[in-house]
Amino acid sequence: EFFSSTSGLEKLFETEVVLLAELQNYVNEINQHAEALQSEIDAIRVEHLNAADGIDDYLNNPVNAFRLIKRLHSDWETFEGSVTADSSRSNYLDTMARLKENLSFPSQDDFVGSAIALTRLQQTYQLDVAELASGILNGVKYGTAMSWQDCFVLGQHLYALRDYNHTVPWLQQSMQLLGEQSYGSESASLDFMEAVVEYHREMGAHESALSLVNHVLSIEPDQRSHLLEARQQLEELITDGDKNGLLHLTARRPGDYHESREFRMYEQVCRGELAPLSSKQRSLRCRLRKSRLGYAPFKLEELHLDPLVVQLHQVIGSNDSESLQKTARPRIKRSTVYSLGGNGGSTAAAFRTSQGASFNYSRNAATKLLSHHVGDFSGLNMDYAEDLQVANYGIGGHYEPHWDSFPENHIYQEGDLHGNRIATGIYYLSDVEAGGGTAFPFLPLLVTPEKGSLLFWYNLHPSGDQDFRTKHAACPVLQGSKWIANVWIRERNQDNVRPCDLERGQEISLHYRDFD
Ligand SMILES: O=C(O)CCC(=O)C(=O)O
Ligand SMILES: [Fe+2]
Repeated sequence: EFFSSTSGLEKLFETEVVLLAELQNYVNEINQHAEALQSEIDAIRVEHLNAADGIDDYLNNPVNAFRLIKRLHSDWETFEGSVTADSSRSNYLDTMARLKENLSFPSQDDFVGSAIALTRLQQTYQLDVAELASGILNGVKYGTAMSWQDCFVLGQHLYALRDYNHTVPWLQQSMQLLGEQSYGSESASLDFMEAVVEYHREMGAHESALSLVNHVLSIEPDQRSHLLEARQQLEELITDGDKNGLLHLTARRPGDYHESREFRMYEQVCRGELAPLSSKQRSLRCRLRKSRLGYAPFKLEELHLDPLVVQLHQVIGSNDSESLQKTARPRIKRSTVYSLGGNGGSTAAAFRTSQGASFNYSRNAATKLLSHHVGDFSGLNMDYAEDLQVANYGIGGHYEPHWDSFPENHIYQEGDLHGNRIATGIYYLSDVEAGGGTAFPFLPLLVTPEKGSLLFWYNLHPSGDQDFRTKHAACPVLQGSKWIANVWIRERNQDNVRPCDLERGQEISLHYRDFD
């Protein structure tokens, strides 16, 4: 699987580089061959030019007569032979067959995943389709523009996925771009537009269908008069406020988490529209905290007080971040989550698209350092931490709101006696150009990834009960590649730092368990 991480996409890019070089090879070979044949043609043409003044005169010359006979007797066979012997085509096809076995190619899942990732970005960041298609993200031009065909294929794909709400704007965009092309008024293009009118009608996007019909009629009013009836029908449907069609059937999906108030809040936090009250922000402090292991003091910034969420800046150096990425790169695969039902199994899920790999902290100097710093700063016992988990998110990569702590009915794997996840540390191993923040919808807090910094919070109340306010998520990456390293520390033997409180703390946070 390639779409869910940037390093996966790099493999695909390499594939394209190789394919392009092969195709270029083939084109060079056929060009060479064509040039050789062209010079033969030119030579014979010169002869014919000489004959143009008078064929009889020309043929009366015995040398000319001999040369004509010789050409037809043997040269033409040579040309045929040369065409037959040209192996460039079969060489190319053979090479391609071989390459296909060894190179990385995207699967159908990649295709679907990348289309969904694009609409996720569109939805989360409320992006304008026209801007997105022209390569602009939040006002900044990053990519190359999409062609009308790109937009059409994406629209068609979303249709197949029954995401009709997103289908319509992409088909609209595609038709808009097609209309702007010089060949947009050619008959073939108009036929195509007529076909797209049918899509819109089926979905119940009557306005879009009507404007497309009007566009076609304005270019070929006489040839396309059969559309007049469709125009009238559409006009009537619009006047009647008709809400039939796939679009309206599926617009509301009651019970869908993505339609919930909580999810809307999460999206607002990702966009930066929802943030902590300024009265709360005023009491937040930055301070230096001494390292007990003799490292430089921690630059601690409070982001939230209750529950406590802090970000420590410049904890590890750029070289450490990069060496961790490098260690993980060959090992990462699609991240899984504990599957629902608590049977201890893990599955890949659409709500988490990233790739990850686990490492024992003893693996190398950099992984040891990560553990030391978290233990040093928090005072927590790192003997009961889970293995380090390094993850990479590609474009559109995200992780929907969740708790890191396990629910009360969680069944721990055999031999796992270390208790719940008392705290989470997230090392950001990269900056992210746009999007990709860590969002806490209930606080409501957005943390910007900053290379080398460490985000830390407690997932449990001192009583050991889950603190439901700590629900958090990874917002979709809009531009760039996001690398993190997750540190999960378990409850066992942490009493020195977090004495167990017998009073159940859950009352304050229970409200956030079933928020909607
Ligand atoms: O990537 C992030 O910002 C959050 C990741 C996360 O919450 C997790 O992996 O559990
Ligand atoms: Fe998490």
